[in-house]
Amino acid sequence: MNIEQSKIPQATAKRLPLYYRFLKNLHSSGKQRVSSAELSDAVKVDSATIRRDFSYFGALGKKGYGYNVNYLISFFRKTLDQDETTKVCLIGVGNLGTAFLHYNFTKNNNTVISLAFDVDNEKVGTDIGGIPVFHLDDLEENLPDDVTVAILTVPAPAAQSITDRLITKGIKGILNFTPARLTVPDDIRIHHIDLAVELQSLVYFLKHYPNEDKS
Ligand SMILES: NC(=O)c1ccc[n+]([C@@H]2O[C@H](COP(=O)([O-])OP(=O)(O)OC[C@H]3O[C@@H](n4cnc5c(N)ncnc54)[C@H](O)[C@@H]3O)[C@@H](O)[C@H]2O)c1
Repeated sequence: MNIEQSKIPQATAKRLPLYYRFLKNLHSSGKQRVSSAELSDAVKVDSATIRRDFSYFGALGKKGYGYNVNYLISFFRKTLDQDETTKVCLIGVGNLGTAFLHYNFTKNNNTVISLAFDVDNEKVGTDIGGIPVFHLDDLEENLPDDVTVAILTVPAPAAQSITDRLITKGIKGILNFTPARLTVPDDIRIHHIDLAVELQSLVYFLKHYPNEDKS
Protein backbone atom coordinates (compact mmCIF):
# COMPACT_ATOMS: atom_id res chain seq x y z
CA MET A 1 0.00 0.00 0.00
CA ASN A 2 1.40 3.42 -0.84
CA ILE A 3 1.36 6.53 1.37
CA GLU A 4 -1.62 8.16 -0.33
CA GLN A 5 -3.68 5.04 0.05
CA SER A 6 -2.94 4.56 3.74
CA LYS A 7 -4.73 7.88 4.41
CA ILE A 8 -7.89 6.67 2.69
CA PRO A 9 -10.47 5.12 5.06
CA GLN A 10 -10.79 1.36 4.65
CA ALA A 11 -14.45 1.61 3.59
CA THR A 12 -13.41 3.96 0.77
CA ALA A 13 -10.48 1.76 -0.24
CA LYS A 14 -12.82 -1.21 -0.55
CA ARG A 15 -14.96 0.67 -3.07
CA LEU A 16 -12.02 1.65 -5.29
CA PRO A 17 -11.99 -1.53 -7.42
CA LEU A 18 -15.73 -1.09 -8.02
CA TYR A 19 -15.28 2.49 -9.22
CA TYR A 20 -12.27 1.51 -11.28
CA ARG A 21 -14.08 -1.28 -13.12
CA PHE A 22 -17.02 0.95 -13.98
CA LEU A 23 -14.82 3.84 -15.11
CA LYS A 24 -12.87 1.52 -17.41
CA ASN A 25 -16.14 0.45 -19.03
CA LEU A 26 -17.14 4.09 -19.44
CA HIS A 27 -13.77 4.90 -20.94
CA SER A 28 -13.97 2.09 -23.49
CA SER A 29 -17.41 3.30 -24.52
CA GLY A 30 -15.79 6.69 -25.27
CA LYS A 31 -17.17 8.70 -22.36
CA GLN A 32 -14.98 11.58 -21.14
CA ARG A 33 -16.83 12.65 -18.05
CA VAL A 34 -19.23 11.29 -15.52
CA SER A 35 -21.41 12.80 -12.82
CA SER A 36 -21.60 11.42 -9.29
CA ALA A 37 -25.31 10.69 -9.94
CA GLU A 38 -24.44 8.51 -12.97
CA LEU A 39 -21.72 6.73 -11.02
CA SER A 40 -24.07 6.26 -8.12
CA ASP A 41 -26.65 4.66 -10.33
CA ALA A 42 -24.13 2.26 -11.84
CA VAL A 43 -22.23 1.14 -8.75
CA LYS A 44 -25.14 1.41 -6.29
CA VAL A 45 -23.31 3.66 -3.85
CA ASP A 46 -25.10 6.89 -2.94
CA SER A 47 -23.71 10.03 -4.57
CA ALA A 48 -22.83 11.80 -1.30
CA THR A 49 -20.57 8.85 -0.43
CA ILE A 50 -19.02 8.94 -3.91
CA ARG A 51 -18.28 12.66 -3.58
CA ARG A 52 -16.76 12.11 -0.14
CA ASP A 53 -14.72 9.11 -1.38
CA PHE A 54 -13.42 11.06 -4.36
CA SER A 55 -12.54 14.08 -2.23
CA TYR A 56 -9.98 11.90 -0.37
CA PHE A 57 -7.92 11.66 -3.52
CA GLY A 58 -8.34 15.23 -4.60
CA ALA A 59 -10.80 14.52 -7.41
CA LEU A 60 -13.24 17.35 -7.01
CA GLY A 61 -15.99 17.20 -9.60
CA LYS A 62 -17.02 20.50 -11.19
CA LYS A 63 -20.67 21.51 -10.99
CA GLY A 64 -22.41 20.78 -14.27
CA TYR A 65 -19.34 18.99 -15.60
CA GLY A 66 -18.81 15.99 -13.35
CA TYR A 67 -15.55 14.06 -13.09
CA ASN A 68 -12.93 13.63 -15.76
CA VAL A 69 -12.89 9.90 -16.57
CA ASN A 70 -9.27 9.79 -17.77
CA TYR A 71 -7.99 11.53 -14.64
CA LEU A 72 -9.89 9.15 -12.39
CA ILE A 73 -8.71 6.06 -14.26
CA SER A 74 -5.07 7.05 -14.09
CA PHE A 75 -5.45 7.87 -10.40
CA PHE A 76 -7.10 4.53 -9.63
CA ARG A 77 -4.54 2.62 -11.67
CA LYS A 78 -1.72 4.11 -9.61
CA THR A 79 -3.51 3.78 -6.30
CA LEU A 80 -4.51 0.19 -6.86
CA ASP A 81 -1.01 -0.60 -8.17
CA GLN A 82 -2.63 -1.73 -11.40
CA ASP A 83 0.50 -0.97 -13.38
CA GLU A 84 2.05 -4.09 -11.95
CA THR A 85 0.59 -7.56 -12.27
CA THR A 86 0.18 -9.37 -8.98
CA LYS A 87 0.70 -13.10 -9.28
CA VAL A 88 -1.55 -15.29 -7.24
CA CYS A 89 -1.54 -19.02 -6.48
CA LEU A 90 -4.60 -21.09 -5.73
CA ILE A 91 -4.64 -24.08 -3.40
CA GLY A 92 -7.47 -26.61 -3.80
CA VAL A 93 -8.77 -27.19 -7.31
CA GLY A 94 -12.25 -28.46 -6.37
CA ASN A 95 -15.66 -26.97 -7.18
CA LEU A 96 -14.80 -23.47 -6.05
CA GLY A 97 -11.14 -23.49 -7.09
CA THR A 98 -11.91 -24.78 -10.59
CA ALA A 99 -14.45 -22.00 -11.10
CA PHE A 100 -11.82 -19.40 -10.13
CA LEU A 101 -9.25 -20.89 -12.50
CA HIS A 102 -11.73 -20.62 -15.36
CA TYR A 103 -12.63 -17.06 -14.47
CA ASN A 104 -10.34 -14.59 -16.16
CA PHE A 105 -9.50 -12.05 -13.42
CA THR A 106 -7.28 -10.01 -15.73
CA LYS A 107 -10.36 -8.72 -17.54
CA ASN A 108 -11.00 -6.44 -14.59
CA ASN A 109 -7.60 -5.80 -13.08
CA ASN A 110 -4.02 -6.89 -13.12
CA THR A 111 -4.24 -9.86 -10.82
CA VAL A 112 -3.52 -13.20 -12.35
CA ILE A 113 -3.65 -16.73 -10.96
CA SER A 114 -0.43 -18.18 -12.32
CA LEU A 115 -0.41 -21.65 -10.75
CA ALA A 116 -2.45 -23.98 -8.59
CA PHE A 117 -1.86 -26.86 -6.16
CA ASP A 118 -3.91 -29.89 -5.18
CA VAL A 119 -3.36 -33.37 -3.73
CA ASP A 120 -5.56 -35.21 -6.23
CA ASN A 121 -3.39 -37.05 -8.74
CA GLU A 122 -6.15 -36.81 -11.35
CA LYS A 123 -5.69 -33.02 -11.34
CA VAL A 124 -1.94 -32.75 -10.73
CA GLY A 125 -0.04 -32.30 -13.99
CA THR A 126 -3.06 -30.95 -15.87
CA ASP A 127 -3.88 -27.40 -16.96
CA ILE A 128 -7.22 -26.03 -15.82
CA GLY A 129 -8.35 -22.81 -17.45
CA GLY A 130 -4.82 -22.62 -18.85
CA ILE A 131 -3.28 -22.73 -15.34
CA PRO A 132 -0.90 -25.55 -14.36
CA VAL A 133 -1.79 -27.67 -11.33
CA PHE A 134 1.09 -28.96 -9.16
CA HIS A 135 1.09 -31.41 -6.24
CA LEU A 136 0.94 -29.77 -2.83
CA ASP A 137 3.95 -31.87 -1.79
CA ASP A 138 5.97 -29.83 -4.28
CA LEU A 139 4.74 -26.43 -3.02
CA GLU A 140 8.13 -25.27 -1.74
CA GLU A 141 9.83 -26.30 -4.95
CA ASN A 142 7.31 -24.86 -7.39
CA LEU A 143 5.98 -21.69 -5.80
CA PRO A 144 7.92 -18.79 -7.37
CA ASP A 145 9.20 -16.00 -5.09
CA ASP A 146 7.20 -13.35 -6.96
CA VAL A 147 3.87 -14.93 -6.00
CA THR A 148 2.78 -13.09 -2.86
CA VAL A 149 -0.94 -13.80 -2.68
CA ALA A 150 -2.76 -17.12 -2.25
CA ILE A 151 -6.39 -18.17 -2.60
CA LEU A 152 -7.38 -21.02 -0.29
CA THR A 153 -10.15 -23.29 -1.52
CA VAL A 154 -9.25 -26.52 0.29
CA PRO A 155 -11.27 -28.44 2.91
CA ALA A 156 -11.17 -26.55 6.22
CA PRO A 157 -9.04 -29.09 8.16
CA ALA A 158 -6.16 -28.66 5.69
CA ALA A 159 -6.20 -24.86 5.77
CA GLN A 160 -3.93 -24.04 8.73
CA SER A 161 -1.01 -26.29 7.84
CA ILE A 162 -1.08 -25.07 4.23
CA THR A 163 -1.20 -21.48 5.49
CA ASP A 164 1.90 -22.05 7.62
CA ARG A 165 3.79 -23.42 4.62
CA LEU A 166 2.64 -20.56 2.39
CA ILE A 167 3.86 -17.98 4.89
CA THR A 168 7.23 -19.70 5.21
CA LYS A 169 7.48 -19.41 1.42
CA GLY A 170 6.84 -15.64 1.53
CA ILE A 171 3.09 -15.32 0.89
CA LYS A 172 1.85 -12.01 2.37
CA GLY A 173 -1.89 -12.12 1.72
CA ILE A 174 -4.46 -14.91 1.75
CA LEU A 175 -7.99 -14.89 0.42
CA ASN A 176 -9.52 -17.58 2.59
CA PHE A 177 -12.69 -19.22 1.31
CA THR A 178 -12.58 -22.03 3.87
CA PRO A 179 -14.59 -21.81 7.10
CA ALA A 180 -11.33 -22.25 9.08
CA ARG A 181 -10.16 -19.30 11.19
CA LEU A 182 -6.48 -18.99 10.47
CA THR A 183 -3.75 -18.02 12.89
CA VAL A 184 -1.07 -15.91 11.22
CA PRO A 185 1.68 -13.42 12.22
CA ASP A 186 0.69 -9.71 12.37
CA ASP A 187 2.31 -8.82 9.07
CA ILE A 188 0.20 -11.30 7.09
CA ARG A 189 -3.15 -10.15 5.78
CA ILE A 190 -6.08 -12.56 5.64
CA HIS A 191 -9.37 -11.75 3.95
CA HIS A 192 -12.02 -14.24 4.88
CA ILE A 193 -14.89 -14.74 2.48
CA ASP A 194 -17.84 -16.70 3.77
CA LEU A 195 -20.89 -16.90 1.54
CA ALA A 196 -23.16 -18.06 4.35
CA VAL A 197 -22.20 -15.09 6.53
CA GLU A 198 -22.63 -12.65 3.63
CA LEU A 199 -26.07 -14.05 2.86
CA GLN A 200 -27.10 -13.92 6.49
CA SER A 201 -25.98 -10.33 6.73
CA LEU A 202 -27.84 -9.40 3.54
CA VAL A 203 -31.05 -10.92 4.87
CA TYR A 204 -30.52 -9.17 8.23
CA PHE A 205 -30.12 -5.78 6.58
CA LEU A 206 -33.13 -6.31 4.35
CA LYS A 207 -35.19 -7.10 7.38
CA HIS A 208 -33.99 -4.42 9.77
CA TYR A 209 -32.90 -1.53 7.57
CA PRO A 210 -35.04 -1.78 4.43
CA ASN A 211 -34.75 1.92 3.53
CA GLU A 212 -31.30 2.82 4.84
CA ASP A 213 -28.34 4.43 3.10
CA LYS A 214 -26.48 1.44 1.61
CA SER A 215 -22.95 2.84 1.66
N1 LIG B 1 -16.49 -19.22 1.04
C1 LIG B 1 -17.54 -19.70 0.47
O1 LIG B 1 -18.47 -18.98 0.20
C2 LIG B 1 -17.54 -21.12 0.18
C3 LIG B 1 -18.50 -21.70 -0.63
C4 LIG B 1 -18.39 -23.01 -0.87
C5 LIG B 1 -17.33 -23.72 -0.30
N2 LIG B 1 -16.45 -23.11 0.51
C6 LIG B 1 -15.30 -23.75 1.12
O2 LIG B 1 -14.27 -23.77 0.12
C7 LIG B 1 -13.52 -24.96 0.27
C8 LIG B 1 -13.57 -25.71 -1.04
O3 LIG B 1 -14.92 -26.05 -1.37
P1 LIG B 1 -15.23 -26.92 -2.64
O4 LIG B 1 -16.68 -27.02 -2.73
O5 LIG B 1 -14.47 -26.39 -3.80
O6 LIG B 1 -14.60 -28.33 -2.17
P2 LIG B 1 -14.11 -29.55 -3.07
O7 LIG B 1 -14.13 -30.75 -2.19
O8 LIG B 1 -14.82 -29.56 -4.37
O9 LIG B 1 -12.58 -29.16 -3.39
C9 LIG B 1 -11.53 -29.25 -2.48
C10 LIG B 1 -10.26 -29.48 -3.29
O10 LIG B 1 -9.15 -29.42 -2.40
C11 LIG B 1 -8.31 -30.52 -2.66
N3 LIG B 1 -7.60 -30.84 -1.42
C12 LIG B 1 -7.98 -31.60 -0.37
N4 LIG B 1 -7.03 -31.59 0.57
C13 LIG B 1 -6.03 -30.81 0.10
C14 LIG B 1 -4.78 -30.45 0.60
N5 LIG B 1 -4.34 -30.86 1.79
N6 LIG B 1 -4.00 -29.64 -0.15
C15 LIG B 1 -4.42 -29.21 -1.37
N7 LIG B 1 -5.59 -29.53 -1.90
C16 LIG B 1 -6.39 -30.33 -1.17
C17 LIG B 1 -9.22 -31.64 -3.12
O11 LIG B 1 -8.49 -32.60 -3.90
C18 LIG B 1 -10.22 -30.85 -3.98
O12 LIG B 1 -9.77 -30.72 -5.31
C19 LIG B 1 -14.13 -25.71 1.46
O13 LIG B 1 -13.40 -25.37 2.62
C20 LIG B 1 -15.54 -25.15 1.55
O14 LIG B 1 -16.06 -25.21 2.88
C21 LIG B 1 -16.53 -21.85 0.71
